[in-house]
Amino acid sequence: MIELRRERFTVMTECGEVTAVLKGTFYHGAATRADFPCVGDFVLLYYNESGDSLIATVLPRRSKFSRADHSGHATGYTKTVLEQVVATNFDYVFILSSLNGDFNVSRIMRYLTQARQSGGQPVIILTKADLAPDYTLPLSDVTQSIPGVPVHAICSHTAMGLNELNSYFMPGKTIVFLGMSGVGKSSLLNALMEQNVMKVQAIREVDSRGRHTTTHRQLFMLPSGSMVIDTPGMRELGLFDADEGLRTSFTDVEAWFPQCRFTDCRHQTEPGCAVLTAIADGSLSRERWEHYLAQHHENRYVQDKTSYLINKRARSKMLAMYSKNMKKNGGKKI
Ligand SMILES: Nc1nc2c(ncn2[C@@H]2O[C@H](COP(=O)(O)OP(=O)(O)OP(=O)(O)O)[C@@H](O)[C@H]2O)c(=O)[nH]1
Ligand SMILES: [Zn+2]
Repeated sequence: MIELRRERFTVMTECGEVTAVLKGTFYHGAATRADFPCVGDFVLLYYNESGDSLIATVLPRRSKFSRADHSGHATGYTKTVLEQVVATNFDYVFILSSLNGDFNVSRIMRYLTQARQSGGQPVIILTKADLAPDYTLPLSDVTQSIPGVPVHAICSHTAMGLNELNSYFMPGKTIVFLGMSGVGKSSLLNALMEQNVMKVQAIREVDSRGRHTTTHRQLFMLPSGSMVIDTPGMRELGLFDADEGLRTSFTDVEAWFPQCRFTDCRHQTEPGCAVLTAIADGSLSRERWEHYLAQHHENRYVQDKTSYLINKRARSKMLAMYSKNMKKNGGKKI
């Protein structure tokens, strides 16, 4: 699945790109929105030479990112929030972080948690190396704080460090980019595409289809045979931006926390809780505290929804079942 626009899907097949629609059972069955195909999904489809193909099944996912869809709901009302899957079946999660003045290791760590929960393999990319007086300092800072995760410093403008990334962009591998707005996701993608633009054009001339326009694509096929998923949903995944927003706008509330007797105080019934004392003596308004709790709850909920631990055994069992059925039916029946 390489693109999704409302109810129409674009699928890359052996016969090239085809447009497809969903089989009725998706709408009438017990399928939830999370079961609907998403960019990155592998699907079984009934190929139609002369019109829309029909998507019959979405194959089990080996990794995914989701976001909570609050559309139509008042904030704070979380019971019916829908899970919206924004990207699936990626191998690597590139956590992009800029080496400019905004550099922050704890933010990288929080993205790392998110990446690990997705089922993808995290790789830390420090962007805009040209803006750091000495990028080796933050680089070793990250390497020491986060052992066991590869870290690369790059500059998309000069292509510095891009060669180091070749081992990820192998045929069949899919990469997603995670990072705050402005960190350089588009610039990296452009740099990766530009390196090979000539090749893309040459291929297209052979089958005389003209130039491949990639401007509105959601899954980019790089000539190396690897893929980059860049959906609008991926960009909205800045959940930790929300987390940081919470921190900055409630500094007056959080200022009380270090004064609690216990460092793990939950500010509910604990003795020596500075928050409860502050509310009792009026230094902190109850309303303000409840506002903080409401927002905090919301954020926690969103993070839980994003959690997705992949049960690899269940997946390979299902795949084995599929291929067994395929063989039994002469490779035809779905
Ligand atoms: N100096 C320097 N600037 C860079 C580099 N990469 C990106 N930038 C600049 O950073 C700004 C943001 O880059 P984008 O690639 O648009 O960032 P993005 O992560 O795609 O941003 P969103 O689309 O908002 O998510 C642009 O002005 C880029 O020119 C780099 O390696 N060095
Ligand atoms: Zn407390």
